[in-house]
Amino acid sequence: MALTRFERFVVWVLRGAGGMLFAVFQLLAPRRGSERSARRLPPITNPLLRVPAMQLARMIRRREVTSVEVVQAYIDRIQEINPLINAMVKDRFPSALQEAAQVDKLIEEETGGEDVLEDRLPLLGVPFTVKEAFTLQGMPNSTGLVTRRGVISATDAPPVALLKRAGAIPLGVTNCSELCMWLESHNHLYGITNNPYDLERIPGGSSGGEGSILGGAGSVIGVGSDVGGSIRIPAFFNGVFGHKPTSGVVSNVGQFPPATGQQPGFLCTGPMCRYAQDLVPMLRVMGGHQTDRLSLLSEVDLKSLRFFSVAHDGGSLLVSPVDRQLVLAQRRVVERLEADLGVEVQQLKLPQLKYSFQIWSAMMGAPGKDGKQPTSFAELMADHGTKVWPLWEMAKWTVGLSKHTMAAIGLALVEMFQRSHPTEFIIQQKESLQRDLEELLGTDGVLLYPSHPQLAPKHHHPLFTPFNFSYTGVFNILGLPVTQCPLGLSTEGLPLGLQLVVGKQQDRLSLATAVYLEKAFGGWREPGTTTIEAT
Ligand SMILES: CCCCCCCC/C=C\CCCCCCCC(N)=O
Repeated sequence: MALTRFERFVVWVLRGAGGMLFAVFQLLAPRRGSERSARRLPPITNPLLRVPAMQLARMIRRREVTSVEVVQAYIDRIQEINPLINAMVKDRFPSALQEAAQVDKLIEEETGGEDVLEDRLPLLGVPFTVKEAFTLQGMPNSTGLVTRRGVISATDAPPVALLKRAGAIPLGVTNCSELCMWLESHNHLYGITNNPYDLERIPGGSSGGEGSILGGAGSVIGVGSDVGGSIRIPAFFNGVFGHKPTSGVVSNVGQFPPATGQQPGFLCTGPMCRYAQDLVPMLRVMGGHQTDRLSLLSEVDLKSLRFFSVAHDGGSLLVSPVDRQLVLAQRRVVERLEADLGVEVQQLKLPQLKYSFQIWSAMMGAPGKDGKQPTSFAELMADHGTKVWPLWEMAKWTVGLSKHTMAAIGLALVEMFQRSHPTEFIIQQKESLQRDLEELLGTDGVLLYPSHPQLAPKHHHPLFTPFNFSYTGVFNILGLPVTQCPLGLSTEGLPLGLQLVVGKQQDRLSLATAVYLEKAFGGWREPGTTTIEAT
């Protein structure tokens, strides 16, 4: 979509201002160690780390490997890579090993056979990781807020409890952005998390610790949450799979901060993993009976689906243009689908997507059905203590005295100028987009859409491109399920990927497409050692 001369001028001014701000930020921001850029993740030496979770569970049940061996393999890998990526912020390794030994004993004593175990405990003996924003008994639950230092969970969030009940063993909790509201997983409690494909780059957020530990092969399955892209952005930047389910299928209880206003309808808890085949079993476990309405076990015939491809958001002035390598990756998917499945992928433009950020922001700030406004970001930052004054916090930040990140302070500042009710125009755009997409996708449509306009950016860069997350955020507001799918690596060795968007309750379609694309494009690649796809 061509921009008018005025729009081009605005883009030019915004980019210039962003560049200048970035230069000032670089001058003021605390220096980081330079050794990080020279270091890479060590190669994977234990083949157990390359086995999907469900296959590990089968091997454990059949006594081809013990749970202790699997858990120990992951502990060794985390100990090797975590000093480089800072993804796991608190571990429970001794307890995990004890639980693994109990699993091995249980299997030894089980007389009912493998099927009984598979039915009752489908993930028996398999390790997993959890975003720190969720409660996991005995682990911290600060969501990166300094004032929540020392908050230890007494119980498990329901999806975590369900994974444990299915026999999975938690290894620990992983980093996230302050209050789960930024693309960079950074806070003043645990520091900054790095991308395993390039330690100078971000792993995304807010479930960035999960993305990073999975991408680095320090975990095989994990728990994330997403109100604007927090499962999909880290899954994309770290080359793994992530699924934002149909709203309400997986419980959001037991995470901090709780969603308020209309946000409970936009927030989704979901699985993140390295192998596409683990998505459905994880979702079934995490959603329990709620997943019955998704018919996740019904066969999907990809040849009978209708595929659509939208290349970009139509040219929002606030958002970066889509990287050429991502455009090419999406094109390769279209070609492959057409060649392999004999389908015709329809190229589309959805003009309302240009307002994705405005739609997300207006709806996130809208009052709930009870008329109550959502809790403000500044209130969440204050955490029932002294009121947070964003300008004062910013002044403190420049001299290193703020407990908050620049991103959180910036969000509190922007919030001061936000309207409390969406404008009529934005409501119209949202409703017309919702109508168009629901009609288009029906019960057999899959939409291909970029996950983000850029490849994993360098640390702190999102401060100057804060609206880019709207490529994911808009689907939270529409309540549509989306699977994030990796598509090989860029010329710089960074993950490429794509969002697969489907109609409400049609999760099985995007999940089945992800399994197919994993076969076609190779899925997750080991950081540092894989062949590069893009040209
Ligand atoms: C210092 C610059 C701050 C400028 C703020 C501009 C406004 C941008 C608004 C929101 C950014 C939110 C990013 C959300 C990322 C994912 C959230 C999630 N939990 O799913």
